[in-house]
Amino acid sequence: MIKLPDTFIKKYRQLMGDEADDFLAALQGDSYSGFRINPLKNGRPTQTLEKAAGPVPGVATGFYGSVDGKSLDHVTGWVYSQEPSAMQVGEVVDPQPGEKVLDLCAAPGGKSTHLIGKMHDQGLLVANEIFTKRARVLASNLERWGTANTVVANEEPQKLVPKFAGFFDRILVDAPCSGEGMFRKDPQAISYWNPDYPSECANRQRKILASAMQMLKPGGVLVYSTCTFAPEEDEQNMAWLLKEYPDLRMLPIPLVDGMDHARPEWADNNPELAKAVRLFPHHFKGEGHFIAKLQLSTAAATTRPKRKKKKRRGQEPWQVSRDEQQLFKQWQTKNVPDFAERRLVKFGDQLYALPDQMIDLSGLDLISPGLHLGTFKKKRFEPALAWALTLTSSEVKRQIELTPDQWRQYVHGDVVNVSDSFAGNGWYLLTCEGHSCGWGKLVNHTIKNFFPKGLRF
Ligand SMILES: C[S@@+](CC[C@H](N)C(=O)[O-])C[C@H]1O[C@@H](n2cnc3c(N)ncnc32)[C@H](O)[C@@H]1O
Repeated sequence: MIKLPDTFIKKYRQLMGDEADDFLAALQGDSYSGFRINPLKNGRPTQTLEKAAGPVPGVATGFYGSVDGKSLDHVTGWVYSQEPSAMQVGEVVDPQPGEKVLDLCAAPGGKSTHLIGKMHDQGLLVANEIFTKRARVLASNLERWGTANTVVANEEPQKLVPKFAGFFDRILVDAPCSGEGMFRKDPQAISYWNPDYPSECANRQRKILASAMQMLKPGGVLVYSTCTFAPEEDEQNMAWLLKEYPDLRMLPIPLVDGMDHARPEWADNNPELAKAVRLFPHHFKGEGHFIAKLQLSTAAATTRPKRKKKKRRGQEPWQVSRDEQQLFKQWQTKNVPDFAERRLVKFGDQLYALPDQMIDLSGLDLISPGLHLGTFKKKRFEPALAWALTLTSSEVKRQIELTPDQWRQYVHGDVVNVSDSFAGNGWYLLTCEGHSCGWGKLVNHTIKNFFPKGLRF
């Protein structure tokens, strides 16, 4: 059983009154894990879903249960492991296909994967993370999820503002917080906690919110969430936000089984605050969250984006040369014939397709500007895993279905032997149980392995 700090217990005894015993007992009980299935992917349901312990209320794609990190389901991005109360956030954001959405504090990607799934991968998702290492994990989780219309940025929130002033239809601020809702899942979180920590976090959250507000378009929706119970970071920050930005109003969030209204009396008694919701572990089978949804008035004045600098003459660093374009086109026509035309850009020797809703990305620190298509290698083009993970077998000319044993050889990095002759030598999309898993190059009866070395296990 975890040991909660005495000052924490005292604080919540005062705040929760009659409910305190149940709340504190739940915090010292077992944690719940869950996963979401990926609406962007085909493939047959496999073991993860068979072992699920029932649906998560309010989340059509959410289930209780755990994910094996070495399973086909995980490695092909068919499922994403996410604790059940965190899943409610994507549902509250409720982004629509075609919208421009920002996930400002996005790593490791639980909410981003949820958002782009709900958008049917149409529109634009900018998933941003301030810390580079975490931003790389975010990019790799999104790559597995199989999205073409996501940009992964690695910026401080304020640095995004000149590029995206008044731009987004929806913004999620899933703020760095004191993490009280993580105590029972990750007892180490307790060691960071002290009575002043929530106020310190609240100050940082206000700065992030101020940046977010500059990027929201009139009529746009802002969702703010934390995985902490601290009123300083939850109701009190929302009370601050409403005072600071009179053009913002709270939107009601329909209560899902086990959700509570937020507590205006823990802030300035503004009854509007009750429209936000709380997930307490003694009421909802999850770790705990606070979620608020707000809308900016359509009449609100917004900051204008800074004027673009004049274009430099000559070749842009991201430009794809004519020869490279031809090389790619040849490969694509032969292997993925119906690939829709998109603007192509190059990062070093890596080829990317920009999202449908093109934006000017110059000057931003990016981990990924869109869909990673592949690599130029001397006089040839080699397709990337990321691209394979967005495709279904009906979109490629040639496909080989691997047995589960062959798939294990493939992810281990081995050459896979096949007995059938298939449609001749060349590139094939490899699938297993109908899940796209990567590329292979057939040479006679063996599949040369192109599963990235860093991901093999
Ligand atoms: C609660 S986590 C986000 C979890 C993520 N949304 C998900 O669902 O997987 C908060 C994130 O904010 C990042 N962060 C920390 N300090 C920040 C700051 N000053 N501005 C923006 N993000 C920050 C953290 O690195 C962390 O990845």
